[in-house]
Amino acid sequence: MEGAPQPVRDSAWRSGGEGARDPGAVFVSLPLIRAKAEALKARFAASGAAPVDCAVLQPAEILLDLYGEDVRTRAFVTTDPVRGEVVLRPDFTVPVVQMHMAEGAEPARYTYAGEVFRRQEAHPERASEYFQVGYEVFDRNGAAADAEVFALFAEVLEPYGLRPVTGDIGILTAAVQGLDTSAARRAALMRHIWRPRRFRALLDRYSGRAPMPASRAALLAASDPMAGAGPMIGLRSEAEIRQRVELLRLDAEEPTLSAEQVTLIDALMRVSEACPYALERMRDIAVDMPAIAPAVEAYDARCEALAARGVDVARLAFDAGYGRSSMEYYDGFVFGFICPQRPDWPPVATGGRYDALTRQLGQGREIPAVGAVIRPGLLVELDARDGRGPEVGA
Ligand SMILES: N[C@@H](Cc1c[nH]c[nH+]1)C(=O)O
Repeated sequence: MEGAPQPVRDSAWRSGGEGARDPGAVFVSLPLIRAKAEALKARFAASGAAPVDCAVLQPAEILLDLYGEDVRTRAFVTTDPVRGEVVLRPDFTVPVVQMHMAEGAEPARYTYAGEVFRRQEAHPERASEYFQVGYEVFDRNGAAADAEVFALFAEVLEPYGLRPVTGDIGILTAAVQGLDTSAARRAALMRHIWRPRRFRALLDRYSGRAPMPASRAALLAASDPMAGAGPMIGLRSEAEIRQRVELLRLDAEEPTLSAEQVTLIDALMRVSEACPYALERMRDIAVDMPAIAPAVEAYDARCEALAARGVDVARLAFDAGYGRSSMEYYDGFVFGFICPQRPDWPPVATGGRYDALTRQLGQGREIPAVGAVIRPGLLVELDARDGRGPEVGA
């Protein structure tokens, strides 16, 4: 067909596996991916975003902690003789926040395009180096900004037949903060929101559904936990170890979390339906769990803002568990666009709200912020599959 786009030949630079695994391979689709990335960036700039860029090598020490365990353990870290530990940027959001907090006027919108780097031990078939095009909004009107980002991505991605899914980390954290238990237990659950299985195990233990592990029970039963422990070979001093055992002892004396609270939090985690029904379910749960009520009302305001932007909220999926295995800086709205025909792919686009991150990097200042990225490499594959040209949604 004349003028039809060239199909992307099977190459090392492929989506899902956009990264080069075979060092001798030619990156046939790389120019297409770059062109797609630039077109998307131009589209975001036309929506009012200022184009920005950031260095590939970022300081590791302050930045890595902000991503959380998953990305931290997957980052490529290396050493610069002058700057110390540096990391190949695992994303743009953290450096963009840093830049904005240092010099940006508000409100502000930014766009960028470039490669990010993440090791893929668990998914060797996925790319460890791939392109992202992003859009970030720093604006005090939270619900409107959430809706703006989602609606823009929905519009740009419309030709691809992707399935959007939304979630809300703010509702989950409000539920944990509202639990009637010790601050230490709430903090442990907050840390493990990002690791659903460990979160589940903690809940089971705190509620007495699962027994204390035998090794811990034996440790706490001993009159002197250090007796017969052998020589000190680890990094922790004896005093530190004793302090930790004392904390475990205090924790063991905590009353169990009531079955009612566990049932409520379980019900909340299982909410997975179209937005209006999810709202009804969560309002019901909020009657017995008033701590989540403000977050649920914020969710409602966001649904209204989305509808005002023309999003078909009645059919938009909400899954309370969505986003629990992504960036740990998310603390509110989260969303992704998934390719239904490619369950083996990561989401084609992902994003979310990260208000607390601006506080952490703001040196006394903070501003609500939300943003998202698209993977142009995956769009190039879908263009080839569908025989579509490289142009970007209107
Ligand atoms: N930086 C995130 C995507 C994002 C942009 N803005 C907000 N979230 C990622 O790489 O997954």
